[in-house]
Amino acid sequence: MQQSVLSTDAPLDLRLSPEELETVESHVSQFITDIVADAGADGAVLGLSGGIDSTTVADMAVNALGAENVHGLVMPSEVNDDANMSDAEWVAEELDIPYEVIEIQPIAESFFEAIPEAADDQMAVGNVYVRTRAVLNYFLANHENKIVLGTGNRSEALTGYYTKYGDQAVDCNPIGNLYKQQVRQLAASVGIPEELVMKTPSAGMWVGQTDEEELGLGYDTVDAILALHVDGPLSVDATVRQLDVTSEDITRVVELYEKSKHKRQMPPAPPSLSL
Ligand SMILES: Nc1ncnc2c1ncn2[C@@H]1O[C@H](COP(=O)(O)OP(=O)(O)OC[C@H]2O[C@@H]([n+]3cccc(C(=O)O)c3)[C@H](O)[C@@H]2O)[C@@H](O)[C@H]1O
Ligand SMILES: Nc1ncnc2c1ncn2[C@@H]1O[C@H](COP(=O)(O)OP(=O)(O)OP(=O)(O)O)[C@@H](O)[C@H]1O
Ligand SMILES: [Mg+2]
Repeated sequence: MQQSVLSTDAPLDLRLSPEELETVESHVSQFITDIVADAGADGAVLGLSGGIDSTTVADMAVNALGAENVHGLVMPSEVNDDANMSDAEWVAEELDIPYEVIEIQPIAESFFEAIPEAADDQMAVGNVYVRTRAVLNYFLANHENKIVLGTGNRSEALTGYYTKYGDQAVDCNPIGNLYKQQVRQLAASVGIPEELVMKTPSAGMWVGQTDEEELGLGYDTVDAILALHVDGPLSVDATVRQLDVTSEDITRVVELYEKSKHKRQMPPAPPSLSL
């Protein structure tokens, strides 16, 4: 492989070569162009969090559609880190896209007042913030005849690390085939600043939340186990031999994958009866 963007000490080197990255970049941009054209839409809406997934998708969308056709929403709640929200605004300014900042705390509070006994359940409350953003994305998309761009990557999809009908209530996932470390690599290759590329991933659902703490493993390790064992054909023992991981690490990832199957399917109904 030729020299790649971003060095790695990941247990498995999933880096793409510069030529492959160029191919991925045009493939993702073309995907966005096509999906908007097929929908007969006038552009796209996406939430901007200051994180690397939304920053990368925003960059690809501007390539695909032109800055004036990408509408960003920065939607802080009281638990969001101010620095992330300023990064989100910086991204919109830098890409020169139209954007609004919408404080979602008052909207979320009306949900908490409606079911007060759930209002101190950290996960349920965090999911309300995430789903509130989805409603706003669609409110704007309906009004402007735009589609909603998702920012989900393959690592999140396979571990179920997202809110059902929340951040995955979207019309498409342009970076959905890329593992997290490949998203970072793509981001670096298109010139997104290193502070954003290497920022600690967070869902921003409660103060201090980080993806890797909640997942129980770093993304490089999750990615490697997914690539070899969940997506790939290696057995548990063979995966342990290939990577610097334990069989418990693999069990954790497989458990996340199995438990989240329902998030990757249409809501099931009983089999049809032939009456
Ligand atoms: N077997 C099954 N068949 C059908 N439905 C099933 C089900 N098991 C649960 N459910 C349903 O799913 C619900 C639980 O799923 P859900 O509501 O998504 O909630 P849940 O998976 O419990 O929590 C969301 C997870 O995603 C993470 N997240 C969320 C948003 C963004 C990001 C990020 O990286 O930015 C990460 C968050 O930190 C948390 O770990 C249950 O309340 C139930 O309604
Ligand atoms: N405060 C926010 N304002 C607007 N959109 C948000 C906000 N928080 C999350 N989102 C949306 O939800 C998506 C999912 O969040 P997620 O944390 O997985 O991605 P990210 O923040 O872009 O990157 P990272 O995973 O590295 O933090 C974001 O990409 C963004 O589109
Ligand atoms: Mg984030």
